[in-house]
Amino acid sequence: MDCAVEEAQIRRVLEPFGRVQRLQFDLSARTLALVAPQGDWPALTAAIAQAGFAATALSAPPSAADTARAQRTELWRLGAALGVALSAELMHLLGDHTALWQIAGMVVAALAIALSGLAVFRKGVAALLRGQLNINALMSVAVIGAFAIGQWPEAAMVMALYALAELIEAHSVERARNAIAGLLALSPLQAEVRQADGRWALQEASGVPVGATVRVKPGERLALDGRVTAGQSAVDQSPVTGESIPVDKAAGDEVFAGTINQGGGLEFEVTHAATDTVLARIIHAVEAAQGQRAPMQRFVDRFAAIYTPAVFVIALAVAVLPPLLLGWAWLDAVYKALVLLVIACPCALVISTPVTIVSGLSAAARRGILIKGGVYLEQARLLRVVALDKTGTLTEGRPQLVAHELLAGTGPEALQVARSLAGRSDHPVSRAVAAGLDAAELRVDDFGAEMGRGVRGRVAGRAYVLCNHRWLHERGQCTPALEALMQQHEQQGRTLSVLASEGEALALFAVADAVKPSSRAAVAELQALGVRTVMLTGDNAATAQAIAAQVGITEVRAQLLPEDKQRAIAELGEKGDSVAMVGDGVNDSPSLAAAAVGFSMGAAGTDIAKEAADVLVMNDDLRRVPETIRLSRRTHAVLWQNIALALGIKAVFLVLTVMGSATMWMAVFADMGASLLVVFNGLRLLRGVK
Ligand SMILES: Nc1ncnc2c1ncn2[C@@H]1O[C@H](COP(=O)(O)OP(=O)(O)OP(=O)(O)O)[C@@H](O)[C@H]1O
Ligand SMILES: [Cu+]
Repeated sequence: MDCAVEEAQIRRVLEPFGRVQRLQFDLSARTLALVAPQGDWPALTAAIAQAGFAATALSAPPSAADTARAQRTELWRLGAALGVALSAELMHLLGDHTALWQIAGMVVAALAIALSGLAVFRKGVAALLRGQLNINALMSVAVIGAFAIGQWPEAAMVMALYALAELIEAHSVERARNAIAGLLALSPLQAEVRQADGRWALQEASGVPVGATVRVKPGERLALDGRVTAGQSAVDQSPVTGESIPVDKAAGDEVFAGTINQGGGLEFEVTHAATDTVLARIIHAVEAAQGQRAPMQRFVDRFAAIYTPAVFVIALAVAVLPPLLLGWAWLDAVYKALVLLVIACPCALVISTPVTIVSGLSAAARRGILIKGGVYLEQARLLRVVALDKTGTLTEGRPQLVAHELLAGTGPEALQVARSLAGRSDHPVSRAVAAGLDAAELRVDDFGAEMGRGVRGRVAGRAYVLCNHRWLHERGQCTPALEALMQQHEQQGRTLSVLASEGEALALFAVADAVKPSSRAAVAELQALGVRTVMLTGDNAATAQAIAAQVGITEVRAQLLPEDKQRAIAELGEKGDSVAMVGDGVNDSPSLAAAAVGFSMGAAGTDIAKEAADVLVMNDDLRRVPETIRLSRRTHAVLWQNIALALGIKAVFLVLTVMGSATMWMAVFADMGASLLVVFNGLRLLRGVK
């Protein structure tokens, strides 16, 4: 199947089968995925065949080599058809007008048509028989008509050129798709695996179990995902994250299949099977996104569905009315009508959108931006507000204890209490406190965490809390002296925790989380794009303000609980602005889902399929967000350029035909030219975004 009109056709023949559950068309891959009971399969294939299509079951997609071979044969066949059609044309130009010569020319032309056009006829006739009009029907009628009125060389040329254009188009769309699938080919098929006896042996990557130890030499690509167990090296992660600067890896760090080990040797423990690596999941996600139809695409399909029959009616009118009313010669009028039919072919229009969207999605994925559907690629350009989470989004997300102070009268055993309480929590602030204190751990009873506030527990019979500033006030334990002390730290962007007993505050802990170097640039880029930036954080207002000032954000909403963040997203969008949320994806799911476009940062290490976000940024670089918006704007521009191109070229030829100077030759060239132009214009997106 080549276009959306044919998709509708297949949909129609499959609809009567009540037990078909899901129909998912992917025109660029020419595949249809459907869920149906196995018993129905033969009937389903028969129905598809009846519509004029040959269905091949794809339990596994055809190998790239097979496709390439099939395409080469196809190219040869069409090249031959074009050659034969040209000789028909030559015979017509050079030959005399004896009957024998005429018949010879006719036979040669028919041969060219048979070589290039059988599939077109088969599909065209099947469509006509069901009373539908599609591109193939138009071409069939035009070619048969031209033949009938004695224009056989032209009929042959039209068919050969049309088939050739189709092939080039299919090839180009494939190129856009393969821009991503090609990445998978990057991860080597074999890996060096440690055997039970300690030797190393090369093994098929697909057979290496999770938990095995694999080694990579300097300069080699990794075949699997894993966690480093020995060695130290810089790894070029650009195939996965789009980040071209190599990342240092040491024991405990995650490494990904498809990335390139640049420094020393590394040993790592396999964490995912070959089919489940981050790279494999990226490719699947992009393919699934490509299969979804963006709103613009649906619009174009609806348009084509009206446009084609309309032109058919106009062609009919041109064939019949002028001879009757204006006294044109019948043959002339019919010829013009046939030229109109060729012009009417909406191929360029229909192909323009998917090829653009697919290129846009692929271009994004190559730069480490995984967009989960064409919809989000279309919507990102409309964003007016971007809400950013603080921890892990604007900052590194690795807070460290930078200072601690015992308040007057407190003994050092308070540090043990703090360490013990903090040690029980997974919250980054608690973790930083626990890791930063060198004190013995005591037994904690009745431990509990208080959302957005801190933790509580009982040590040696006494109740303590490790609380933030907000909770300290709620407990009524903040004194002017303590307030002044805390402000000093908060103004430097530090997050404070206070250890307090029932009676009083005992000790102060200051945790700092470095701002990512790229955050400031990203915020500036967003503002340059005319997008408002707002920080949403659960942290204290003074701390949040200090961090915001460092990155250039002026609007801060602090002390938000997760549901407050979700509400903040709704509020920001109240005036009709389109709002994006950028988070680290772990505890931001509600607000990511509430936003028009949810961006999740640092997704390379997470489960891509389960992410609530619409756009996954594989590395930690916030500049990918403005980049996505720019890509979206470019995609949108190209979409409209393509629609204007496709319709404009047709309009020009429509006028030329009616004025009498267009030939069928020119019409098919215009159609082919328009199709190829929009395809190449769409593919431009692959060449990257600034
Ligand atoms: N388990 C905990 N241990 C220590 N402090 C905590 C804990 N839970 C919450 N806090 C305190 O409450 C504040 C808000 O926490 P919350 O988890 O809502 O936000 P966050 O995720 O740290 O910040 P952001 O919203 O910027 O990502 C933290 O800055 C911290 O001071
Ligand atoms: Cu205070």
